[in-house]
Amino acid sequence: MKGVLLVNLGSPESPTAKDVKPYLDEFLMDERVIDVNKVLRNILVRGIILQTRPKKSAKAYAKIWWDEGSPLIVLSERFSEKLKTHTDMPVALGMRYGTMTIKTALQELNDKGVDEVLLVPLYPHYAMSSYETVVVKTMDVQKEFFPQIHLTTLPPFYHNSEYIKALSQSITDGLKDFEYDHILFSYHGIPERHIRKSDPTRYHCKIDGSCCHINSVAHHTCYRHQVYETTELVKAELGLDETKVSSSFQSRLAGDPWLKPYTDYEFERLAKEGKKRLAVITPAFVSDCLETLEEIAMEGKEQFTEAGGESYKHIPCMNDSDTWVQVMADWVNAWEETGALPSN
Ligand SMILES: C=CC1=C(C)c2cc3[nH]c(cc4nc(cc5[nH]c(cc1n2)c(C)c5CCC(=O)O)C(CCC(=O)O)=C4C)c(C)c3C=C
Ligand SMILES: [Fe+2]
Repeated sequence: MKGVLLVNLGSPESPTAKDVKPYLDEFLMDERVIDVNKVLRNILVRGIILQTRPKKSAKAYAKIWWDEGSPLIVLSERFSEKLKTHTDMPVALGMRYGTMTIKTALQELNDKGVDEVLLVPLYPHYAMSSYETVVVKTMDVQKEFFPQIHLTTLPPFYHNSEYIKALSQSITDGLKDFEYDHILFSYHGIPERHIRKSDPTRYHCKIDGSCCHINSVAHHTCYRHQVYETTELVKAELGLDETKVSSSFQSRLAGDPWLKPYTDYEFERLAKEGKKRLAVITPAFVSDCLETLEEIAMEGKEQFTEAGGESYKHIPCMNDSDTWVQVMADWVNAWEETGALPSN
């Protein structure tokens, strides 16, 4: 029997430093997130970052936490529950980090007699620190504990036309009551080094956009290419004015250079250029989370208005919108019926 495994990133158990610490430990000790050798990673993560970050992150989580729990978890659960009403197949939800494990979710499918699983990493774009780590972890768990299960993985859907339509619809809905001078597409950042590491040709990606229009196999695993493609496709779908749209990268950690332009610098630049009314969309995330609700909706608003901006709107992620659930249902049901996976 076929079944669906949805996997998102995961959250701490509660917005306290005590619970944030083990979550961050698991997250940042992932070799695809902090990609240095194990000894150095141990020193960096356990010796330096985890000494102060849990307290700071817990404060941020406390600002956005809901009565039902972490927004990312609650919204992913709502999406999963809705998807179940659109398909005959069993659907399970797991998280890459934290207590809602991929193993438990696979066990749930296994107990229902599922032996063919469609893995759906809940990320539109490929990055070794998001999509790839989910795929590798799920394959490891499957090989070790569920060798009888056959896994198929949904490819990144950053340029799929149904996804682009659903994302565009969410922007149109979000802008119903908001006049804007500019729309900023703010994507989660990654270190530039990760772009080079994920380039199978080892020479294609220049990280300056000069390579994105030259066809290459590197684009299959290039986060930068894929996010800019999403922006371009949404721009075309909605007929947005070229001069009123731009992309940027948020949530960087200190250290190596991360993808630019940085979102916080863009807030300042746009305000100083006289863009008084700013809408921000965060398409690297399908569910709202700490990075959208705190960093963008709260901090971003403060940064933009302090720099001279007048009105600001964070457009929510697609979350469990009927349109988005229907798109996912069409993909998983097509896979169930014919084995086909979504294309462009
Ligand atoms: C697009 C998806 C994501 C990529 C790519 C990604 C890369 C990445 N993230 C960190 C460090 C942190 N990210 C944190 C939170 C966080 N990150 C994503 C998604 C991607 N990260 C999400 C959805 C969230 C929110 C989770 C939630 O519970 O709501 C955090 C934790 C919070 C904090 O302390 O700031 C860290 C740390 C790195 C280093 C990285 C790539 C190398
Ligand atoms: Fe992150």
